[in-house]
This record gives sequence, C-alpha cells and structure tokens, in this order.
Amino acid sequence: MFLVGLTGGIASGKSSVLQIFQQLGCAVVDVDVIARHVIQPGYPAHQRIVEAFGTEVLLENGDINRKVLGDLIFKQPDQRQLLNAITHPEIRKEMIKETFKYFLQGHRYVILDIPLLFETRKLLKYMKRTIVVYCNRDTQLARLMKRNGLSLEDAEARVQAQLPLKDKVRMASHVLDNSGEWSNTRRQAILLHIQLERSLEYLPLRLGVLVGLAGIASLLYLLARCLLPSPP
Ligand SMILES: Nc1ncnc2c1ncn2[C@@H]1O[C@H](COP(=O)(O)OP(=O)(O)OP(=O)(O)O)[C@@H](O)[C@H]1O
Repeated sequence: MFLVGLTGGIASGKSSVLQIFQQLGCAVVDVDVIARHVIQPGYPAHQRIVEAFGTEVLLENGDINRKVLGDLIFKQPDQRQLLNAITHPEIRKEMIKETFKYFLQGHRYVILDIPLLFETRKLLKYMKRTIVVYCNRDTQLARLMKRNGLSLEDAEARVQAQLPLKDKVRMASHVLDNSGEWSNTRRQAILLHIQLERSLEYLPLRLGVLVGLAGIASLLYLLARCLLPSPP
C-alpha cells in the first residue's frame, strides 16, 4: 500500500473530488470528517476546547459551534495554534487507525485529504504521491462566496491567507483541474485512479509485511521444534 495526499485551496473542490474517489471504491481518509468527529461531546478534544475557549463556542445541544470557533481562530493566530495543539494529535490517531484498516483490507493506495499538506509539511514525507485540486481564482472565489455566504472581500481574505494554489500546483505530482464542469473533473479523477491502481508502488510494503510474517512463523516453528519433546 502507498499513501496519496490530496490537497488544494479553500473551496477548490477537495471534498467533491474525494467523493468521486469514494464512489470509485477507493480507500479515502477525509481529515475534515475526522476533525468534526474528534470534537464531538464525550471526546477528549471537546472537553479541552471548552476549557480553552469557554462555553461561548458551544451550541445549545453541547456541540462545538464550528462557525464561531472558525471565526475566532481566523482572526487570532495564537488561538489557532492552541486549537491545533488540542485537535491535531487526536486527528492523527484517527488517521492512522483508518489507514491501517484499509491496509488490512488490501487496498493498493489510500488517499488522505489533508488541506494544509504543503503548508505544515509534517505529513508530506509519508506521501508517495500528491494530488492538488486546482481551480482558477475567480471560480474559487465565486464558489467560496456562494457556499459560505461571504462577501467578495471576506472570500479574498480567506484565499489570501493560504499558500497560493499556483505554488501548490508546482509541488504536486498530479493536478486535477476543477475549474469546469463536474463531468470534466470526474473524467480526470477516473484516469488518475486507473494510473494509481496500475502503479507497483504498493508492492514494497506488502512484500515487507509478508516477509516479516513468514520470518516470525519460521522462528516460532523452530522454537517449537527445539522446546517441545520429540515423539518417542
Ligand atoms: N466542478 C464544480 N462545479 C460546480 N460547483 C463545484 C464544483 N466543484 C466544487 N463545487 C462547489 O464548490 C464548493 C466548494 O467545494 P468543496 O467543498 O468540495 O471544496 P473544498 O476544497 O473541500 O473546500 P474547503 O477546504 O474549504 O472545505 C462546494 O459548494 C461545491 O459544491
């Protein structure tokens, strides 16, 4: 198995592309979904967020108000660091669990949607391939304004706060252009899926594990032969 990091810009279409891969039967790890999961009431991160940011970030039903928290950390970078310090270790644990599950199921590759893959670079070294979901700036702004109900000025500020998409495109091993119709993006994703399925990059890890298991089995066999009394 090998890992493929999927990234892009805000509202460039990462979640939409991930859904296409999911429909194709691929193993996908959606960091956004995990991030929402680990802050649910009852999870350690929920408790720690309330301790750090107060009950103002809670909805009436006890869930975290992601909009309020999002606005808060967007304006105050030190608060963002604090939130990351609370949530990132929990998110990482879940990502490892899900990836391991896919490995046991025999998938050749796993796609991980990591919005800040190139910014934080922490997980980059584990990615055999990287995919950037690109869309041109005007389309990105229009989709962001529509989805989040933002003014042009606010949308521009959010796009501006990220590494430019063009830079990410330069760093990627694959680029999916999502500036046009869904059907166009879907076609590109299918071609990429075929290419990744054909790659032999999954073999080293699989062979390594098989050799390791065979080694352990042989060792146990030899031990059993040495320790158990031989039949008369
Ligand atoms: N090809 C497309 N045609 C029309 N609308 C699209 C297309 N791709 C994405 N969208 C819309 O643009 C918006 C942003 O897409 P999406 O949520 O997939 O982006 P994202 O990169 O995951 O965003 P974020 O990182 O900000 O959560 C959504 O409302 C989605 O429905």
